[in-house]
Amino acid sequence: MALPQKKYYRQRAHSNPIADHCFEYPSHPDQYDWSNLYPILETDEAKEKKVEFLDVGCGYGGLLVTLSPMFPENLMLGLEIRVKVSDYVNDRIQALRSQHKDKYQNIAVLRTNAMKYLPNFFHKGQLQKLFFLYPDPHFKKAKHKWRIINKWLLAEYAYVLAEQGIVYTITDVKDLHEWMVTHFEEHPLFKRMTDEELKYDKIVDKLFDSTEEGQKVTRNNGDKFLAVFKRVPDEFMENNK
Ligand SMILES: C[S@@+](CC[C@H](N)C(=O)[O-])C[C@H]1O[C@@H](n2cnc3c(N)ncnc32)[C@H](O)[C@@H]1O
Repeated sequence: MALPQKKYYRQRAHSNPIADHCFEYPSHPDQYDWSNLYPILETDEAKEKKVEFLDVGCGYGGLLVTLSPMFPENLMLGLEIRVKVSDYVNDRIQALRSQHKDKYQNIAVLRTNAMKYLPNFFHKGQLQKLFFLYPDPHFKKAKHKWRIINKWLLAEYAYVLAEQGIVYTITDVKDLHEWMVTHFEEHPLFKRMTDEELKYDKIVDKLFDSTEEGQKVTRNNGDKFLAVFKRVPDEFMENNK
């Protein structure tokens, strides 16, 4: 099977995340048939596995494809709201699986609205890593409520993340970077990680150029602002602020 070509999967840049699209979603994470996305879940060795890495707004899937061989034991999922873009990622993964025997079994994409249905898909504390790479900036003040980082959604991200789980953010838009940092720092369940703490994290390097948007920013000589946060254990919440 050949790799898909992006030119056949183009779609408008923005999809309104507040509008009511018709998405199917389970009423509980256990009611979703995850083996459709990850056929390895039908094997005895893997049947207990759950998604641990989540790429929110995964676009064309570059991060998943990069991380897949680095963390072959972890299931990773991309969430993408745009239908053609999620179709592209799915076709890309199927082609990679067909070209590389036993590889890329740990990545998949789901078309959904990440701003609405996270607790339907994930248990409390299930995720180890959450990625927001080059999220839509929604520059106008009236559209700030569309931003994927806001104080209401941070409570949901804290819910699905494991204690000590990590949130990675990167953007080329300084104002959005400052917005994300302010929101995470004001939230009692998140703490920004220092450069020293990130020195040995092999994922950090991959955040700059693995994704299609990151590569576009590089081509345009844009800036890149990184901020990484740790999910504070519930019992330390009081001491955090
Ligand atoms: C600027 S692109 C960045 C894509 C990718 N992370 C990258 O770095 O190439 C933002 C992506 O987030 C998706 N997106 C926006 N809001 C979303 C939502 N509520 N749920 C799922 N995906 C969303 C968009 O469709 C778009 O593909």
